[in-house]
Formats: sequence, C-alpha cells, structure tokens
Amino acid sequence: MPKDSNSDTPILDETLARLDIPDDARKMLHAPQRRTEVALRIRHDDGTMGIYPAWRVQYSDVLGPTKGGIRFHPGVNLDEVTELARWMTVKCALMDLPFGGAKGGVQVDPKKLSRQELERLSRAFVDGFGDMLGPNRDIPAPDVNTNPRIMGWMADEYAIITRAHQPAAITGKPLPLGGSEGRVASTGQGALLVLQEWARRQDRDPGDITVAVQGFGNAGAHFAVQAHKAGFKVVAVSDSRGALYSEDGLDPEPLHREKEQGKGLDDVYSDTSVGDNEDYTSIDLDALLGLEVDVLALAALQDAVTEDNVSDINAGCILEIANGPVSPDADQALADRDVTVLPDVLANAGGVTVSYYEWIQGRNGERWSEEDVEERMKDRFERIAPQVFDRAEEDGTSLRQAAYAIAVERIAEAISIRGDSCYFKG
Ligand SMILES: NC(=O)C1=CN([C@@H]2O[C@H](COP(=O)(O)OP(=O)(O)OC[C@H]3O[C@@H](n4cnc5c(N)ncnc54)[C@H](O)[C@@H]3O)[C@@H](O)[C@H]2O)C=CC1
Ligand SMILES: O=C(O)CCC(=O)C(=O)O
Repeated sequence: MPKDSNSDTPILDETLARLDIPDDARKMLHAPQRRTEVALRIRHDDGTMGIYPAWRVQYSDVLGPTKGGIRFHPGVNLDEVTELARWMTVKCALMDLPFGGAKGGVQVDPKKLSRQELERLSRAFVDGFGDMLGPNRDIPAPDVNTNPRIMGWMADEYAIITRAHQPAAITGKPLPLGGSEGRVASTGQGALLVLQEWARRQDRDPGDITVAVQGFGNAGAHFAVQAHKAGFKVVAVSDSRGALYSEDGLDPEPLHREKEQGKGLDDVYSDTSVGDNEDYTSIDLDALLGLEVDVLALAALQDAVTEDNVSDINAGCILEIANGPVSPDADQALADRDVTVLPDVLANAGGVTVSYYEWIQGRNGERWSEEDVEERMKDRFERIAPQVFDRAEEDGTSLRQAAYAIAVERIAEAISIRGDSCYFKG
C-alpha cells in the first residue's frame, strides 16, 4: 500500500528530471490540489450509528474537471487515495481526455453492510462531498467494490441535492439512469486492445499466447472473457477466494456467468467464487502468480508483485489491469530481467475512456450504440497505444516511462499556456 503520497513517486520524479520539465509543472505535479476528508454518518439497520472515514482527492484540474472512481475498502486511506488520484491525472492526460485526475475512498467493508446500509452510505458520500462535485468540477465513477448500482444511487442523490437532473455528474451509472453502453466491459476491453498491440508488435499469434488473470472481478473477468474470444489462451483465473488452472486453456465465460448468478435483483455483490467450479484444477492464489505463462494479467489490487515475490514471476509480460499492481522495486527488477510491463495508466484506461463517452452523452442528451462506443474506443487506443510503444523505442525507455513522458509533457504544456491562471483561486 502506498505510504507517503509525496515521496513514493519514483516514476514521476524520474520523468520530470529526464524531460527537463519547467519548475511550475514539477511543483504542481507533486502537490495534490485538494484533499478532503469527511466522516460519513449513516444509521445502521439495528439503529446504531456508523461512522466511516471518506476522502476525495482532486489531484490536478489543469486539463479539465477532475475524474476518477470511488473505492469502498476497509484498507483504503488518504495516502492511497492520493496516489490513485495522481495516477488518474497521468492516465487522463495520456489518453488525451479533457480531464484532470481525482479519486475517492471510503474506509468500509461493504460486504458487511446490508443493501439498505450500502445505499445510505453511497448517498452519504454524495451529501458529504457534494459541493466539490459536478459535471464541470469533479466526476466520480466506479472502482473497487463500487458498481453501476452504487453509481445510480449516487447520481440520484446528486440530482436530489442540486434539484437538477445532471446525468454527466457521475459515470458508470446503470443504463436506465443514463449510463453508457460498453462501460461495464470497458476496462477489460481497453486492456485487450493494449495486449493486442503488444502481440502485433511481437509478431505473435494470440493462439500461441498463454494468459493467467489475477482478479476475476469487473475489470479482470471482462478482460478474460474478451481475451478468450479474441483467441488468446487463458489458462488460469483467480479471485480473492480461489484460483483455477487448466493447461489446455479454459473458457472464462461460464465462470463469469456463474459468478454473476449470485447477483440477484436485490443483491449488490456476487457471493459465488471462481473457486466453486470443479471443472478445472484448483491452485493456490500465489501459485497463479508464478505460472510459466506468456502474459500475467494483474487485475486485483495494488502491490500484487513486490520485491518480496518478484523473483517468483515466470511470465514474459505483465499486463497491469489494476492500478499499481507492480511496486516500483519490482518494476525495476522485472525490467532488469527483460520482462515487459504494459503499464496501468495505459492498460486500464478503457474505463475512464468510456466514462468520458458517458459524460458527453449525459451533457448532450445522447445515447450511443454499443458499436459506436466500441468503435470510438478502438480508434482512441489505436492512436494512443502505438504512441507509447514508439516513444519507448525512440527514448530507449520502458513503456511506463514512455507513457509518463507523453502525459507529463501534455500537462506541462497546459500549465505553461495557462500561465498565472494556474495559481489557486479557491
Ligand atoms: N472498474 C473499473 O472501471 C476500473 C478498475 N481499475 C482497477 O482494476 C482493479 C480491479 O477493480 P475492479 O475489477 O473494479 O474491482 P472488483 O472488486 O470488481 O474486482 C477485484 C477482484 O480482485 C479479486 N482479488 C482481490 N484480492 C485478490 C487476490 N489476492 N488474488 C486474486 N484475486 C483477488 C477480488 O476477489 C475481485 O474478484 C483495481 O485496481 C481498480 O482500481 C482500473 C480502471 C478502471
Ligand atoms: O471511469 C472513471 O472515471 C475512472 C475509473 C478509475 O477510477 C480508474 O481508471 O482507475
């Protein structure tokens, strides 16, 4: 877990130094613009009061209104949210989206709350941070343990407190409340587009590429299903409770359906696990990380691979679907062993990209078809991903360094053009 938001930034420091970025931009990129904490109070079903610490960090609005998901997790804290908000800033800049970066977190184990308590908590988040939010200010979305249903409650609460229907205020909503086609699968879809670009440049056929997926949740399961459909050989998947392996490759679709079955109309989370299926060999969670595969897709949480277990990794390529799944030390160790890392700020940017499309639809009262969303997303990834690969080749750097270089240059240019308007005005 990130420890200190201002010192744990080796990749940012390295990029700023290597590119000789002007001092204003250097300072602004190290200083989160606004970090707000609110104690969310809700009434539990048994009449007791629950108080849950919550944060929203708006890291930088240089490129536009701030954008980023909200995480419900017992371990989340201000430093983690700050780090995640910084990564959103880099991600939105890299993807050429008109957004700055933000992130939110509530310290809670949501699976211990009833559906009604969860709804109260989701609405309390919007009540607590309402003054900072808005379609032109800061636009939340889902992250770990939050989903379309929760975004629906939040969007509804925002409409209540502002007395205006504002579908562009929150993205990742259910379709009937102004959500976008394609948003649920978008993070996995974007990761697949990045993997396909890597495979194309390696001149390798997907059928010859084995993939293991850690984290069979929203992002990871959609990635696994789509990667299988695109011809990649998915040999293993895991969630927090179990891991499944099949040397000949497995079909993630029935597993995904099985997981989703636990999600009845009134339930918010699935109760089933990939480990419940008996058709495949069950392996340890850690064993999945050490499999001899071509691609290890990390789609759970940050710091899945650290200096403690990096020597166990036997994959030739790591696809970072989660945010920060490889620690900086491990990143260096992997580079030393010529393991390619497809970095998070590119590989998981499909979610925020389709959130951007949802935001446009919400502002304009439009509804785009699934094909339209997919086409636009494909165009954007086919523009940005090659820029990252080419830049890495030109500069002789890692793909992460190349992605940061492109993003930081965009932000620095905007800071320099804005001049004194970058000074804080409240
Ligand atoms: N949902 C989205 O649109 C986006 C998500 N991300 C990132 O992707 C990652 C996953 O997010 P979601 O899929 O939304 O969350 P999720 O909560 O739907 O899925 C996370 C999955 O990881 C599993 N998991 C947790 N610890 C594990 C472990 N030690 N081993 C194996 N599996 C484990 C959980 O059981 C769950 O299935 C996070 O880092 C998130 O920030 C990034 C961009 C967008
Ligand atoms: O969809 C969004 O706006 C943000 C998604 C997110 O939190 C992320 O990319 O980490």
